[in-house]
Amino acid sequence: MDDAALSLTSVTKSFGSVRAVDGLTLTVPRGQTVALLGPNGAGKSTTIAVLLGLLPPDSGEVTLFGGPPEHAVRLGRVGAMPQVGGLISRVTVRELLTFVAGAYPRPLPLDHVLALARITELRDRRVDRLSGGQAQRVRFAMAVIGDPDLIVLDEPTAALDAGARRRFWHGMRDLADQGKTILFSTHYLEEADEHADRIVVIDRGRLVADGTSAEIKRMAALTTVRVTARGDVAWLGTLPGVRHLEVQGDRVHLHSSDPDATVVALAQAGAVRDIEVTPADLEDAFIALTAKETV
Ligand SMILES: Nc1ncnc2c1ncn2[C@@H]1O[C@H](COP(=O)(O)OP(=O)(O)OP(=O)(O)O)[C@@H](O)[C@H]1O
Repeated sequence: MDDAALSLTSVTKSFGSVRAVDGLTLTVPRGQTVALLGPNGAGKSTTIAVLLGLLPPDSGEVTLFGGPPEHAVRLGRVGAMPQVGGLISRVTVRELLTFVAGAYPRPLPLDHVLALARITELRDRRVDRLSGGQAQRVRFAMAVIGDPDLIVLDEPTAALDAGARRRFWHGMRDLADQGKTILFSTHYLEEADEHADRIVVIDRGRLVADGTSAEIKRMAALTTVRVTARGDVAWLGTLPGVRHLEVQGDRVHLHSSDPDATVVALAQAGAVRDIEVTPADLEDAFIALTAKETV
């Protein structure tokens, strides 16, 4: 019907007085890899549960491939990896994956999925004897064994060490290259920076930024301008573009949304030395975006 793999329109979901998702609208075209970023409690897991049809929204509309989520799930077009749980104990990895594969119309061969998730050597291990990182890889295998068009991963690398994380993203790149749509939540900003085509930042259930990594950095635009200044430096905080400042000895760090204007104003003031400009990174942008309403 349309090219969207998933679409949320004005979705709201509350738990008692907590509004976990607050009027969220988001469309992801097919083939895109999207990172969902947000601080703890921002509403990422709830958003994922709503879009998978696991939780009904209080209001708003959710569609996957143009239809209700349940429909896409029933057709085997969606694979999901929850943050925790999802593993039946007392069975082996092979038994579990064979069981899950049976729920899909066209599952991938077991050996292929074991290799993709790098759990071939664990195939005869009981699921309740796995380490946290191994269980995480088995959950990933469960998400992809049905060869779904849309893969939704809630903090997929949370329990993985650095090497396992790198291998995980290598496998994900193959899936993205095959045209799969991927939505993942993460707290690792460098993963979003490196592996997502698009980053969606949510805070308190609301969308606060949506764009490429470069766009988000520009949007939050907290370039740091450092200068040497002595005495009363409060006036520096009133210069064009300056959002806030930190004083470290005789160095003043000006966090600016318009570094050009800040630097020109500094030059005109003529009372400062050793100007140094450092572009914002994604972490700066993330902190600025998600801290904005509390300052
Ligand atoms: N089942 C529930 N009952 C009550 N409150 C809930 C429930 N699930 C989530 N919440 C609340 O909704 C808000 C959003 O939670 P959610 O788990 O979606 O955030 P998150 O962005 O995934 O957080 P984290 O990064 O910590 O995993 C939080 O305030 C949380 O306490």
